[in-house]
Amino acid sequence: MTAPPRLELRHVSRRFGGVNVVDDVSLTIAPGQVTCLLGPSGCGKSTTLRIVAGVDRQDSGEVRVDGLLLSDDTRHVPPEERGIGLMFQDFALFPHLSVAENVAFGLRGTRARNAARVAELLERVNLPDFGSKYPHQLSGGEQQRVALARALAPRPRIMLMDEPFSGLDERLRDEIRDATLDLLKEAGTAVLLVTHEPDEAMRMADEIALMRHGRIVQQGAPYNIYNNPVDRAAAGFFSDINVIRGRVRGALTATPFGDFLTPGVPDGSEVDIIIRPQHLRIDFDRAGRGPNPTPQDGQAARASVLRARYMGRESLVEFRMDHDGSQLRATVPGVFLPRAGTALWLMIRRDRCFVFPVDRAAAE
Ligand SMILES: Nc1ncnc2c1ncn2[C@@H]1O[C@H](COP(=O)(O)OP(=O)(O)OP(=O)(O)O)[C@@H](O)[C@H]1O
Repeated sequence: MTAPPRLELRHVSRRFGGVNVVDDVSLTIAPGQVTCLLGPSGCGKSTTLRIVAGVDRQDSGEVRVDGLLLSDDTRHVPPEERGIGLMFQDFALFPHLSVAENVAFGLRGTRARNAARVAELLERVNLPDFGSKYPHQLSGGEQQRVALARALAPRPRIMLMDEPFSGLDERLRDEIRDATLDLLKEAGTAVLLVTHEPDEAMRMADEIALMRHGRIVQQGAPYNIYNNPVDRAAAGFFSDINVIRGRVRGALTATPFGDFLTPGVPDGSEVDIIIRPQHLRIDFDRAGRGPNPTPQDGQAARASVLRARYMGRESLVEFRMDHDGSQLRATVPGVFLPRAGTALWLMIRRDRCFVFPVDRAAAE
């Protein structure tokens, strides 16, 4: 028999004022796995986390750890008996305790054993000589690392993290994020991390659960979620997108780039063909002619540059399509700043396009 997942949520729902803030959420996390709940503000991420921590109660559904029931609509193991580590943005260290005392706070062993564990963890978060300092003597990043050491000290089987790095500047954030991930993986801790930043989820997660209006709308490895989004909103959550809208005629949709095969969509209905700006290719105008069509890119389309902006690592070029006046954006690595009005040719990587029927109800 295979071992049960470390953490399992089964059909968990929570209502506030008649609204399903968490709506039938199910997920499993294996030891050493990091799952990110990702979604816009108010979609129910923190409420899900609070239910797992035991500081809130679901109206229905189950939370299990290693197969054992922690809570359902009648049973509720209190938070302090769940063996779950917490690391939240407002991680507040105890100001009257030294760094070492903060880290030792949740430990139950002998004094000598605890001291060894505290020393080991402070070493791991790169603060070996900080044990006797007090929180007010530390920078924000140092405090955060102490909080991490404190959360990890009792070797929790599960760690819940709610936007844990959002108070830090970017460079420090990357550093602490990587150190945290190493430590959690090493300890085999199952992690449920809440974030509204796609970059953070892509960087941290083994699996992303994309949430909207209390529901998980898509779940999978970052690569799959990014490259195979379930709908237009899921595609747009991860990057800027271009949307080419067309109407289906005989399983084909006409675009500035020629006809697209759009099978399975009823004749006469509208579709959105979505392409990320980095998957547009640019070619030069050869006296009014563009590059030859290729099986991968299809037909090229002529466009004029509206504006081009240097973004550091890449340049963003906005175009107006000759075909129908629609506007598209392309990003190209490095410096490429054509003047407004320049005629260029665009091609789209057809294998990188996503086609979705237009959902009028969702669009309004
Ligand atoms: N105790 C509560 N009473 C009433 N409504 C609540 C309560 N807690 C949360 N909500 C509502 O539930 C919804 C989801 O809140 P939640 O904090 O889970 O969202 P979130 O996805 O974590 O958002 P954010 O990223 O902004 O923290 C929100 O509309 C919020 O106002």
